Amino acid sequence: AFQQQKEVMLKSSPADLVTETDQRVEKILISAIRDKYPQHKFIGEESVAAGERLELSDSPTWIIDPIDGTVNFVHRFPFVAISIAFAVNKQTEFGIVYSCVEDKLYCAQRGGGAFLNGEPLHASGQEDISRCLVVTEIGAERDDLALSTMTSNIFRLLKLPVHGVRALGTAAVDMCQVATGGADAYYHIGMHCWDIAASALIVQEAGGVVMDTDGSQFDMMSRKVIAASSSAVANRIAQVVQAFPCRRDDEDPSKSLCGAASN
Ligand SMILES: O=P(O)(O)O[C@H]1[C@H](O)[C@@H](O)[C@@H](O)[C@@H](O)[C@@H]1O
Ligand SMILES: [Mg+2]
Ligand SMILES: [Mg+2]
Repeated sequence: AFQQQKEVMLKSSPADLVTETDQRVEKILISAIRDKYPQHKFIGEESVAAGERLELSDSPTWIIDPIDGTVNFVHRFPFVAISIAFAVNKQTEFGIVYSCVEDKLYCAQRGGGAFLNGEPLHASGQEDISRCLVVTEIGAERDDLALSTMTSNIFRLLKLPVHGVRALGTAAVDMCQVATGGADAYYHIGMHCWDIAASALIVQEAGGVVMDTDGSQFDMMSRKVIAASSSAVANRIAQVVQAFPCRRDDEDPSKSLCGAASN
């Protein structure tokens, strides 16, 4: 499907795309898992987009992004992933991120370490922000408040200075680079639980730190995250990065969206 012509549909903005493949991959995953575990619950990006209620209960729940990096997929930019997390009692027990074009399988089980194609992963442990390579995303928001906040965050980080800022176009693969040590930090405002539920556990199991952008405990529904090589780097980024107003994933969808629309 990556090489084929695609029919592209829009969701929350002109940059928030979905294709028939996103929907089909999610249906394949959910039906196969439901056949084996009929009592389990699901939070799927495209099921939610089609109107299903987003609720993380204590029940065993699969949190699925069938294609993370749909804009990349549409353009054949070779960073496209499937992200699957499994949570019980609201705690992620295992996470899988498969970067399809690269054929890289990142995975982690709580307390069992993190792996890339079977090889153990370790975060860099870097504690000096001025020696960090930082990954982030611009996301699908195109309102002035979100864009000015995102670009001023990048400006402030570059002025610290940090070694560099990168964005692969898939939050899940971005965050996995912190687990490999290839990046020292990732931060993002506006992503969804399905983008980062799996990769957050992969970073933690690789010895990294995951928290909210305000320095509080990580909450996969808050739509704000920092993943870093160390607490020192995570806290330094929390001092510099500002968030724009964002409706939580588990809030009533009738409430306003991210950015200026939330005024
Ligand atoms: O490709 P998606 O599953 O929609 O996730 C994207 C998201 O749409 C975009 O806004 C950015 O946040 C990317 O980092 C996500 O991976
Ligand atoms: Mg995604
Ligand atoms: Mg997706």
